[in-house]
Amino acid sequence: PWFLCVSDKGSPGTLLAAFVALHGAALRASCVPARYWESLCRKLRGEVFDAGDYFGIMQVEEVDEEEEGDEAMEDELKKKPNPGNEPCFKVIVTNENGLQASNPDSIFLIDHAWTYRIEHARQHLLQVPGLLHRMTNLMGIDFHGEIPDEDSVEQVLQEMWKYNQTYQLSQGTAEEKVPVWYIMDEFGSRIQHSDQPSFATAPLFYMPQQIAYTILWPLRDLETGDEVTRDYAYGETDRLIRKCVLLPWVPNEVLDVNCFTPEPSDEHYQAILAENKEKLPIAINPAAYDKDKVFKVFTDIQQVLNSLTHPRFVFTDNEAEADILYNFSHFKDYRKLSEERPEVMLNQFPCENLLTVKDCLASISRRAGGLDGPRWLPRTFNLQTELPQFICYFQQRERRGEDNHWICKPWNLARSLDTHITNSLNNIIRHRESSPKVVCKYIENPVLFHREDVGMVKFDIRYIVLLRLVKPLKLYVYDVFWLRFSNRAFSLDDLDDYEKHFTVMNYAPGVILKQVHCEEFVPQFEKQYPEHLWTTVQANIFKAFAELFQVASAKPAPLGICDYPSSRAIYAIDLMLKWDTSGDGKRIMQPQILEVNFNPDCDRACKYHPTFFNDVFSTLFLDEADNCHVTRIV
Ligand SMILES: Nc1ncnc2c1ncn2[C@@H]1O[C@H](COP(=O)(O)OP(=O)(O)OP(=O)(O)O)[C@@H](O)[C@H]1O
Repeated sequence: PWFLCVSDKGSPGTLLAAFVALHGAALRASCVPARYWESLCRKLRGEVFDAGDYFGIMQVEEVDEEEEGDEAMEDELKKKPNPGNEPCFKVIVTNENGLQASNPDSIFLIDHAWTYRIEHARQHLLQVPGLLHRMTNLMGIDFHGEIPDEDSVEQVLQEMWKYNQTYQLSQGTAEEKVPVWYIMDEFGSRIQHSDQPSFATAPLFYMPQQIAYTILWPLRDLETGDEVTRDYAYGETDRLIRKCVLLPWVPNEVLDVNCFTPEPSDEHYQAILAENKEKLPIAINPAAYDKDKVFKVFTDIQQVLNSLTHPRFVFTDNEAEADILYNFSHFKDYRKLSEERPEVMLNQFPCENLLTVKDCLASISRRAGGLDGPRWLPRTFNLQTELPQFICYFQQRERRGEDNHWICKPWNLARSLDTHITNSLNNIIRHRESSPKVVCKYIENPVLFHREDVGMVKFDIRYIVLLRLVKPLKLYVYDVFWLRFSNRAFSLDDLDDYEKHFTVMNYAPGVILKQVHCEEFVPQFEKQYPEHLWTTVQANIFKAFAELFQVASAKPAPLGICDYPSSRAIYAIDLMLKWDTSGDGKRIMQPQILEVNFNPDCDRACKYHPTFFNDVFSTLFLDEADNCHVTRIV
């Protein structure tokens, strides 16, 4: 284990070899030149912070006279963070011998002043002794009192997006993989941006001590007085993207782009298919079965094993003899299956990730038309590929005085992990540096539900849809739906208050989960909103589902869900209702699809409706939908 290898008793060669074995991959990925590794290893082991021997922090209050006539220099200063008359710091080389890039010791450790996950930021500032004071100083915010005050906390929470850096652990639980944010110490935080930086930085997680540092090394030789700068856009080469990424520090730019987001190219979908390592099936004919055939089901889903009692299905442990594979994980090699066992049926479709992954859902939904996308989907941008369009849209809304609350969601984490609501453009732009995310318009005017214990709260609705066939489309909805409620009355503030803005309560331990069955919900809802019959609202919801599946199957795989005749699936669709105005000026409840889940947890379904899986299997695998509590919508 590493703690033996790095014991101080080892020879320098052994120590370096152990260090490289642990950190070589990270160093290579960050392009840290190998000539510095030995010195880095030594400085990390001995916690040597010797930057003070080479650098100093300088306060720049105003433009020097000498520089005033020099246009290039003025331009350069305007581009600096903290523009205007605010004091601006810069870091310069103070060592009288300058600094040589070829010197193997020219690598430095920067400490981190504050490390946190976003959801704990406010709490840290309020509770960690001295933290708020240090942060206000570092960010140049006035802070007089001894006791943390809400105003200063709020200012730090805004301003910190100019200072935040991020890394992510590559191993561990989903919770542990949620990005970590940190702020470098005063020295690191005052290194300014330059498009031609003199230094590079990279975070490094030093495993023996389980501590993250930022390491700093020169990109060229520097003389005494030269400025230490780094590229805040991390080497991004596209001019437009650089402009976007640098906006938190160069705020007065208005982007000259169109905010229309067309559907991505065919190649984009091809690339997703390749990345998923999914192999498409060959064309097959639908299998014909005896009308009394008893199907052998192979499944690893406990809820199916516990509740499927329909006489036409039996379980088998032997995958090779199964007629139906009903598995929790994603199936990849459809090609082989279609060639070797085309009659075997499955609980999933090739390319269904187009529905279940958030950025794909947004892309395919654009086929339904509309400049802002379909009415049933909150306007969504892929932060990786559509940042300029998003910024342009945000700035347009700002100019028009329209609401600008947004919710950033990772593509691939469930349970609302790493999901943040904000109205700060800087915050959203910087979020792009952590895990891949979409940004969706936050529903600022949701239809609320009156909870006697707390008042008017947000709620979301989950429907289970049953996809029997893609070509021609055959789609059912399960007649029972599920509701989830927030725990605190809704208002458009306290954006980091989970129990006010989220409706997913069953994940946090100790948090109350309000349950209302749909049969009780409908009369209560109609009593609260006498002008809105549930049947009308639900008809609109079903129309949205139908349109979604029509667009999802409108193009051949991998641009659409593949029409594999042996596939069937159930999906859970989560949605909210928002207030909107119809074409004839009437106030309507507009469904807003939030996400589509593959293999949803059907625990509640089975508990309250013991026939649930019998109904699902009968509808999907026997084509017998009568008395199965399902409604065909396409
Ligand atoms: N556009 C939005 N406007 C308002 N609230 C939203 C929006 N999107 C999501 N939410 C809230 O955040 C919650 C989680 O969102 P979403 O379902 O998209 O994420 P998730 O992490 O995949 O969650 P889960 O898989 O647990 O349903 C929703 O239940 C809803 O309360």
